[in-house]
Amino acid sequence: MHTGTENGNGAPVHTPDPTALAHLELILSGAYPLPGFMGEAEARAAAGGALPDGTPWPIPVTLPVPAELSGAERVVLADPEGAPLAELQVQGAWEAGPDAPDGLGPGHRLAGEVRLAGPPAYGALRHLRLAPAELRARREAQGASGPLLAVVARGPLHHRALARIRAAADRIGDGAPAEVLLLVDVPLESQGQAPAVLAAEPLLPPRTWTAALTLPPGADGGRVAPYIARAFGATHLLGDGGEGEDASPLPVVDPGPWRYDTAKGAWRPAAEVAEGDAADEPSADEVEEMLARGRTLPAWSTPARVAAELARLRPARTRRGLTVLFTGLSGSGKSTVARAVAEGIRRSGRTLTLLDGDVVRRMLSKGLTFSREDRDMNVRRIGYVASEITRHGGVAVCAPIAPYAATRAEVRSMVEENGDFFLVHVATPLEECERRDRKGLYAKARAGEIPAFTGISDPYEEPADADLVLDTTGQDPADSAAEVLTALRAGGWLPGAPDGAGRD
Ligand SMILES: Nc1ncnc2c1ncn2[C@@H]1O[C@H](COP(=O)(O)OS(=O)(=O)O)[C@@H](OP(=O)(O)O)[C@H]1O
Ligand SMILES: Nc1ncnc2c1ncn2[C@@H]1O[C@H](COP(=O)(O)OP(=O)(O)O)[C@@H](O)[C@H]1O
Repeated sequence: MHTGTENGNGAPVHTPDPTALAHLELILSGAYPLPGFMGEAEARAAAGGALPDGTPWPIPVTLPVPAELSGAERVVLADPEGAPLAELQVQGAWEAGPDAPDGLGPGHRLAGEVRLAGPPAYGALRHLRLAPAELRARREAQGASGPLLAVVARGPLHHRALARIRAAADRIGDGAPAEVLLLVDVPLESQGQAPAVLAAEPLLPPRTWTAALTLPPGADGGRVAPYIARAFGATHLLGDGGEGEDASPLPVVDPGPWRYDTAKGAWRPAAEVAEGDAADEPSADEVEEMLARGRTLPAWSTPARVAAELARLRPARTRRGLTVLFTGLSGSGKSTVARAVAEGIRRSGRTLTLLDGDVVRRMLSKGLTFSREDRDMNVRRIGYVASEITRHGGVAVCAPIAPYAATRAEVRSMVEENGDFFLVHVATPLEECERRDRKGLYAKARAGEIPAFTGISDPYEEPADADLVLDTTGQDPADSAAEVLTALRAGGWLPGAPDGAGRD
């Protein structure tokens, strides 16, 4: 969330956080029956399951803002690239107190109606972001007035899901399968796995409509989805026992559990499958692991066209982009180990870039100091470059001190949008780093000649999410590097995993 100064007509500009941004788009498209962001009374009522007039409504829809905006009369709401999306006419500023109900954390909020500022350009799969009124009009133009089954898809549709959708459409259809509305939940900033979801379109009942949207993250998305489906004109909701179904404003059609019948070679309602013949769909983790190892997803559980799209989106780890981030105190051995690991990775045949701390400070980050702000900027720049290398299927090996957990987490999530991230904590104790004092910096830091020196007069936050922890004390550098390479091979990122699984 960031706030700019002023736009041309004097109103401050604010980029809402991802949740408020999702709400904003749903308000503007007419998917929510709300003209804008809620005030305190409305938000409290919504947290209790209704609008103040008693109409059922499942979640508060609020706009958190920094304190300095709480006096504004008008605010321009912009997308993360700074393009104006809407103008908010502020009708009230309020602050959720410590006794605020769930979903209303403390902080300043603005309430008021929003008006579209221009056609939104931001958001993945923009061409599929149909407004509910558009879909209703298209159906009307076709004379469609029968039942419409809404299906909310957050991940790829495998054979089991497709069989359940067909069964539900048959159940509510009038002789022929009912129309289906596939609501594809896509993150705003990247299309995520949506292409794999869309790959299943030809396998859905013949009259299927598709719309992309971004639900607010977490449980709120599940709670509000049936209301959004209703705005699109859906008459029924496909149920899978998920969040929001109990209080759904639409009747829920739940075809129950389905299993694969190995004797008949078909997906069927679980009750009709003999235990000895039943097989269950691989879990999401199992699918992820098969993709990571470059294995073809089994044809009985995943349609070939979905499997192909998934394999494209999540290539085998031997081909998937990877960032290896070494973090640790100065003198812990990051550069020494990173250099040897980089050499090993290069020898395995992968394209590699080494972003070593010292070199980065001379090139990318020249002029930055060792203040917290500048260290964060330095580590973010490294993370940005690494995530681009990762996006293109390369391997980035980075070795900054990276002392702050929050900044490392930012880098992790930036990289994981494009590939994999592997964090190595070089946990050589301070005493050993100081004993080595290769560059004489610890002595200077102790003498007060270098201020804010990590470990002496500046913090180092130990990682709790390291994929590998190395203590190089009394170790041969070659052995430390071998430990990292073995872990990367075992994880499947380098060819020649011990069981041969990483080979592709
Ligand atoms: N105040 C202070 N604190 C820590 N380190 C200092 C400082 N001043 C200079 N140096 C030298 O800079 C190297 C660390 O730079 P990094 O870019 O890796 O640091 S950070 O991630 O931005 O915190 C680090 O190099 P390495 O020894 O390779 O880690 C030091 O040599
Ligand atoms: N097992 C080991 N791994 C890495 N460095 C080691 C090891 N054992 C001793 N060292 C020595 O420790 C020093 C580490 O320095 P460096 O790699 O520049 O650390 P950093 O990049 O973390 O500041 C080097 O002088 C290196 O020879």
